[in-house]
Amino acid sequence: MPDARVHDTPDTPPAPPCTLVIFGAGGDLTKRLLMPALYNLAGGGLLDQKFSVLGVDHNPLTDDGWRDDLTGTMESFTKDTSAEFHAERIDPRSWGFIRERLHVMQGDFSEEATFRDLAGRLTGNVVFYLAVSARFFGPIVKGLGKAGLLKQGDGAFRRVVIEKPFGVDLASAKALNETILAQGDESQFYRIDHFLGKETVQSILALRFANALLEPIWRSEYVDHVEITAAETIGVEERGRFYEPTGALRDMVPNHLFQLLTMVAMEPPGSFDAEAVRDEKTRLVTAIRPVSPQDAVRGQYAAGREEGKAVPAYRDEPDVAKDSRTETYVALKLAIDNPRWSGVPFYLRTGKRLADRHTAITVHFKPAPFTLFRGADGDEPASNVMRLNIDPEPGSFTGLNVKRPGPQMHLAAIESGFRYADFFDPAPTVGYETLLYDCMMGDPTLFQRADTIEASWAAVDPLIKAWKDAPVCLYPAGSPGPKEAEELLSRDGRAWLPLGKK
Ligand SMILES: NC(=O)C1=CN([C@@H]2O[C@H](COP(=O)(O)OP(=O)(O)OC[C@H]3O[C@@H](n4cnc5c(N)ncnc54)[C@H](OP(=O)(O)O)[C@@H]3O)[C@@H](O)[C@H]2O)C=CC1
Ligand SMILES: O=C1O[C@H](COP(=O)(O)O)[C@@H](O)[C@H](O)[C@H]1O
Repeated sequence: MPDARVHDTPDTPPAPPCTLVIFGAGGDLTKRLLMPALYNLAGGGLLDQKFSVLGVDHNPLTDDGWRDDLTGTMESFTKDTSAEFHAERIDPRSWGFIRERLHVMQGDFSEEATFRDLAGRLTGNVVFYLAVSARFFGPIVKGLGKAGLLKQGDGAFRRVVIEKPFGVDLASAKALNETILAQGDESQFYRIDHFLGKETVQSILALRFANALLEPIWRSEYVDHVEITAAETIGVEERGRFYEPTGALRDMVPNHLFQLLTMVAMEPPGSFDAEAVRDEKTRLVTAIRPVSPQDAVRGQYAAGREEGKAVPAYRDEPDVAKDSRTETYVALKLAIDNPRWSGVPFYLRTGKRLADRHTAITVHFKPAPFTLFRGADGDEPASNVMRLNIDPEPGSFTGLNVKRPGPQMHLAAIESGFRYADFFDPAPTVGYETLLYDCMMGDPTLFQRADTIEASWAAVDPLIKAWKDAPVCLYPAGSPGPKEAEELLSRDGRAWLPLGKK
């Protein structure tokens, strides 16, 4: 089934002809996310007949071998309902379109010969996708620059998609920006954040700015506080080697959670022009007051139970130190120093092995005046709460007060809402479709600019420094997180919405 965006806009033009060079052809991201995304784009008629893929990897792959491997992986998605991409069947026409355009070359990212070989093979429009470990981002961009592969001319574009994590702190992010911008122009670099590929995240701007109902009340006069949660039930799985030096703060906050924050809190841009949107995002992130350790909680999962089954502690996961102090959970209270949000706390939390998988933004409004309803027991109007659900069941729900049926004026709290699935075809997309398409089209709106990335790291840098040798608060796997995170809100007279509330 085509991408929902494609389905709803049959006049969307195909991307211009281009070669997609994937560094990391044999890797996990390529198999699990990039290939399904290309398949969906092909199904939606969004790729040009002259589109092709050139994979690069140090493993000895052949065109036929790579095509067969990837065909096997695509077929496996029909059986695996827990995969990011799941389809009842793989459409032979859409997959055939991609399969016959797959080519691969063996090459080491740290050798000049790889880039010379590439230069001999490439002409015209090229998107280089760095589906590789972050330690290769700088060296690959340098290799491309040195081999002249980033020179644009005769109307042809050369663009580079850079995966996350983009740096590990402010200093390293600045250094990486300096390295890559020495080889090309900012407009050639597409720093990806897959949360921005989620339809529901993009829709936040439509919800806020296309509804006259919401925009006037989306500010400190009416909003009491905002909660952003990205809770996962999975543990660190096989990623211990990456996760140990990274932790939940670096893995999720300055990138994914801040992108959600910008969508919900930025000022209206003058237009949907990429730079207008990105200017407002940077302005918002710059207004985040650097987080102090008193306003943050770091946790790590201990052994626990999930769906009745025992699950190991983080410290017993593969490639994790027995005395690890890496956080698998983080909760923060943020202040945004601008006129719209002055005095409105933003509470963010994310963690692994929590009670529920649930990504949502919840806007808690200030209570309505009580006067009218005074005198009737239990009839204090509940504060209105608007919940924007992103995963797993996209939609939005608003808590309202109505009159309970009966002879007297008694209040009842109800919820009014909409589920995406009730209005739109549930398209099995992986989020990378829009991002790949936009990159080929030259639209960087959903990608992160150098200044936004640096401002995001600047906001969390004090915490990164303070947490260098700090202890973690343990929480049982399968629980809502450490009790200290509850206290972060209870000391303000507030509470997180319970995990699992849909
Ligand atoms: N996997 C995922 O779900 C997600 C990944 N990402 C990001 O995407 C990027 C790629 O991740 P992932 O696919 O998991 O990584 P992998 O390690 O699975 O893939 C990298 C590929 O590059 C190969 N490789 C390693 N070193 C070299 C070298 N010197 N020269 C040539 N080839 C080499 C690896 O081969 P070998 O294994 O033999 O070393 C492997 O085939 C990372 O930045 C990650 O953070 C982002 C979101 C999700
Ligand atoms: O980038 C990452 O994101 C995932 C969560 O993404 P989602 O789309 O599945 O919600 C997270 O599990 C992973 O640790 C992180 O690297």
